Amino acid sequence: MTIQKERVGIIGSGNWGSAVAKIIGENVQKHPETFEYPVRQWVFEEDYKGQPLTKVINESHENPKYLPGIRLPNNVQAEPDLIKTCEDCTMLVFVLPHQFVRGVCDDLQGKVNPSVKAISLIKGLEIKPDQVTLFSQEIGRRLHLTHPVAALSGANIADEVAKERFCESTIGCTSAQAGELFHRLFATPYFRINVIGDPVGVELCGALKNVVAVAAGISDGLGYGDNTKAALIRIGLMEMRKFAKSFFGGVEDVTFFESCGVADLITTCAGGRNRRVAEAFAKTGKPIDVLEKEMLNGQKLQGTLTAMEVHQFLTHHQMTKAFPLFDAVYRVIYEKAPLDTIVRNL
Ligand SMILES: NC(=O)C1=CN([C@@H]2O[C@H](COP(=O)(O)OP(=O)(O)OC[C@H]3O[C@@H](n4cnc5c(N)ncnc54)[C@H](O)[C@@H]3O)[C@@H](O)[C@H]2O)C=CC1
Ligand SMILES: O=C(CO)COP(=O)(O)O
Repeated sequence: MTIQKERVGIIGSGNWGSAVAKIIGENVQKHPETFEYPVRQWVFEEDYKGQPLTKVINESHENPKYLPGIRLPNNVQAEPDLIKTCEDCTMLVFVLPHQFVRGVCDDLQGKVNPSVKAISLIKGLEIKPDQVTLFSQEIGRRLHLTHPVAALSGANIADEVAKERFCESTIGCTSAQAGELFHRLFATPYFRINVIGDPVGVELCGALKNVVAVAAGISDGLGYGDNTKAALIRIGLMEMRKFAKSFFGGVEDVTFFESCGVADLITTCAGGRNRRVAEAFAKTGKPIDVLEKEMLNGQKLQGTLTAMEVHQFLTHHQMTKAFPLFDAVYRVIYEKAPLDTIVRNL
């Protein structure tokens, strides 16, 4: 009897997408009994110094735009065609800035094998004013997948992970079998994974901590110091938990003690892009989109957009007052409220 090996596709190739491609490429080589050797990675094609980025990646085995200085394994193949990337895949890893997921799902409709095992590394939420959905659920629904989509999230600043500095991450997955397979795909001695049965909690933590990171950055920009930042982290954690409990069933308190919870809050409020750009916003008063372009070289912020989306949703449900930190971040970024609003109404 021949056992069918897993063919893995990665959708996304930014800063985290590239760091994760390194891990996946290496683990696929380490487990030839489980995975097929080539790993296709969809790259949103762009010009890099006069050449297509996919060509540069495939020739140099490096993504010099989004993860410079890190060698990608030879089996990772950059592919500009989204549909071709997913062709014949039995496992798909979604790792995109959340603002692009809708477009990608539109393009993939009817083109993905419904029995594919998928996992979302996206930190964001799909919000319509009256409704909040997880991207794992949205991907599963839009692509008619038969298995629930898992989630991976943790205290994982991409550049540090790519340099193999020890950290932890959390996979939320309701199937023990799929959890084992995803563990095999992602775990390394420097990227330690805990698989838990609360995918909803894992994903919510990853999305909402970005709003708290914006508050931390504003606080840094004002020079408020470490005590204030610790207070914002604690209050932010409580609002994340309240949001999860108010709008989703079954989220477990212990999830907030995993890497995806408190650990990610700490790292993101210390070293993340949302924090950094929010600090610059507080110091310069320049618009966020201008700072994003100036400071991130094509990488994308998630926290400011999530703050707006969460605000729309909370406004619809007349619950902004129950989330004073989330509300303050929205008002400072989008309504020109004074910067110290982030501590004034807590
Ligand atoms: N960078 C990090 O340290 C970490 C990021 N994450 C999360 O992973 C997700 C992906 O983040 P990154 O890989 O860092 O992305 P990124 O922030 O580096 O974003 C750039 C990516 O967006 C792509 N892009 C630009 N325009 C596009 C379009 N119209 N359609 C599709 N793609 C387009 C670019 O080609 C590039 O691959 C986000 O939700 C982020 O919060 C999670 C953990 C760590
Ligand atoms: O999610 C992250 C670390 O776990 C990265 O956060 P930023 O997007 O703010 O850099």
